[in-house]
Amino acid sequence: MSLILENISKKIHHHAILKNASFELKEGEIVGLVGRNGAGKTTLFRTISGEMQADFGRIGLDNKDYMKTVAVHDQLFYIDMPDNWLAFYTPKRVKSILEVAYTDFDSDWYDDRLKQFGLNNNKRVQNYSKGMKALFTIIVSFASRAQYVLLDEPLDGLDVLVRDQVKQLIIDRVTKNNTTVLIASHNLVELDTLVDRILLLKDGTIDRAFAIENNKNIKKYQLAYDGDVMPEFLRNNGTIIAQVGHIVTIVFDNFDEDIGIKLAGSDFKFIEELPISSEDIFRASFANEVYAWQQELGGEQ
Ligand SMILES: Nc1ncnc2c1ncn2[C@@H]1O[C@H](COP(=O)(O)OP(=O)(O)OP(=O)(O)O)[C@@H](O)[C@H]1O
Repeated sequence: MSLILENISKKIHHHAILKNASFELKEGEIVGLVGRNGAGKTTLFRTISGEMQADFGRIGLDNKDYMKTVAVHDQLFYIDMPDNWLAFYTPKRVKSILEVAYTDFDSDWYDDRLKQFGLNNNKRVQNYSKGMKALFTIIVSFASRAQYVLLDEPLDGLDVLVRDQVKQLIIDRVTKNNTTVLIASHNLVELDTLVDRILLLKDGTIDRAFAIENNKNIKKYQLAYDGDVMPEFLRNNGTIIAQVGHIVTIVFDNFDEDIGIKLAGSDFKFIEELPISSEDIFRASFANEVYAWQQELGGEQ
């Protein structure tokens, strides 16, 4: 059982937003989707869900062509909040509509979660606060009992305590129902605590897929260099995350023996390896942009 995207391409107003985006989601996985603002994450979600039509490519859901097989449409859930028709209704009405479309809709679980999070069943969703809308989106998504749930910035607008409960709720649904969840988010720190792996959308395509624990060739160091000038090989091989005087925090995207030997040389007063995070990998994936800004800022001083 899997959701497979093959070479999904989409132009909007003649601009290529998605270019041969391909990946596979397996049963029971929680996967993050990250990318810069405007990279095309929401467009990808809209295209997967059929809200937008791909110009090219195929979406396979459990060996069936998702676009052409209406019978499997209740296996995937995505709502584009707040621009979604659901927002015009009360949760009570939403339930009565979705019970028809999603044959396994879990009404009891839905009612219990609305009560748990204090969401008014008789108030239109559009009149909820931003955080309440986000909560409602998560509750309705999992109540659908769809195998594949797509969540766009699900933790956006939630306070810390609610965020913890929501993360627990997502993990609970995946554990109990083996649901597959794809989460688009800019909050990489939160993603690191939730997902099995992360897909990076860059230049319209899935540029890389990574899991924090399987990244032997990505390393992060804090070091202090001797002498007045930063050794050139640092800039040439790594992304400088922070610099205070001669103390540098750097991520090497393709760490190898050569870099290791140079770091062990006498150019440095101290050197310490630090744990890597998705934010580090994200920055390293945009090393050129990071360097260009640093140059620009340096020029302004
Ligand atoms: N309906 C539309 N009409 C015109 N351009 C659009 C439309 N929808 C998306 N775009 C463009 O497609 C690109 C990708 O937008 P999208 O919302 O998918 O990015 P995103 O990765 O979700 O961004 P963000 O992280 O900022 O939410 C942007 O340049 C956006 O302006």
